[in-house]
Amino acid sequence: MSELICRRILLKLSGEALMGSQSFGIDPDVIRRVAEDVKGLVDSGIQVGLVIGGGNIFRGEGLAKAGIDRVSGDHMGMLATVMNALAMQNSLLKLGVAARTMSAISMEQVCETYVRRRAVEHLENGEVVLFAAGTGNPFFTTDSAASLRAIEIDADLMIKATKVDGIYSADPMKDPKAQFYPRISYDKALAEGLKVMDATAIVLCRDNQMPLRVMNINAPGALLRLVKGEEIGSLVESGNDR
Ligand SMILES: Nc1ncnc2c1ncn2[C@@H]1O[C@H](COP(=O)(O)OP(=O)(O)OP(=O)(O)O)[C@@H](O)[C@H]1O
Ligand SMILES: O=c1ccn([C@@H]2O[C@H](COP(=O)(O)O)[C@@H](O)[C@H]2O)c(=O)[nH]1
Repeated sequence: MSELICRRILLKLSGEALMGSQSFGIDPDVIRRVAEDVKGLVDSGIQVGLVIGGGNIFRGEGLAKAGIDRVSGDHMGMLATVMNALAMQNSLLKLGVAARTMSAISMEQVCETYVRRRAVEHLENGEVVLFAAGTGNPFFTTDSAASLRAIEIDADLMIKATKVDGIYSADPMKDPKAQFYPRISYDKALAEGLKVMDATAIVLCRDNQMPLRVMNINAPGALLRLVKGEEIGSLVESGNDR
């Protein structure tokens, strides 16, 4: 169980989970603990690309309900993901982990602009690359951005680390009787309309054979155990229903 099962991963972190017990923003203890987990991966030789959501700060949909036009709201949401990426970059640097934010929206005084070939070079040099500003386009989510970047960088695995233990038949936060799926196919996840991840993100993974694991962000050390072969969370793959 100590052999690494992957060489390069794309890790999607829920922005909302970074709030911890707060109602907005970033809990410094949570971001430090997650950064320590990422360090564990890097120290064991895994190349790590990171996408962080923005739900702890702004989401375009919520802003639209408050009267802001949707495209401006989505721009605000994407800028929120840049803030989260910069905070995580800072936490990683403090732990001595080389980390670099690359944004899909150019802001050269703040961070590098995303260029795929450069991102891959940074990963090969052992740097954690934080892919910020989602896809750079409104009407998408950071789940879709994570699928896209996972495919672009040729990751062996995409991991969505969120507030629940994996994929269930219904939202486990709302339905205590929801049944846990240790393995599920992309098609079943889509057919059942499971809201753990948006459909665009799942379709991108399915059409490009990108295996996807959904797991709890609040389980210290679990990421390292996962890349060493332990079955943690739910695995989404073709024809993979159990
Ligand atoms: N069938 C399901 N199985 C598991 N979780 C589900 C399901 N349906 C809905 N959820 C909910 O989806 C949430 C995961 O989405 P999460 O908040 O990580 O996504 P996100 O919108 O990408 O987050 P953020 O915008 O904060 O990055 C879980 O916390 C869970 O409550
Ligand atoms: O490609 C993208 C990614 C994100 N957005 C906007 O940002 C927020 C925050 O992202 P989450 O995935 O919800 O955490 C999202 O609600 C969108 O408003 C985007 O427009 N394009």
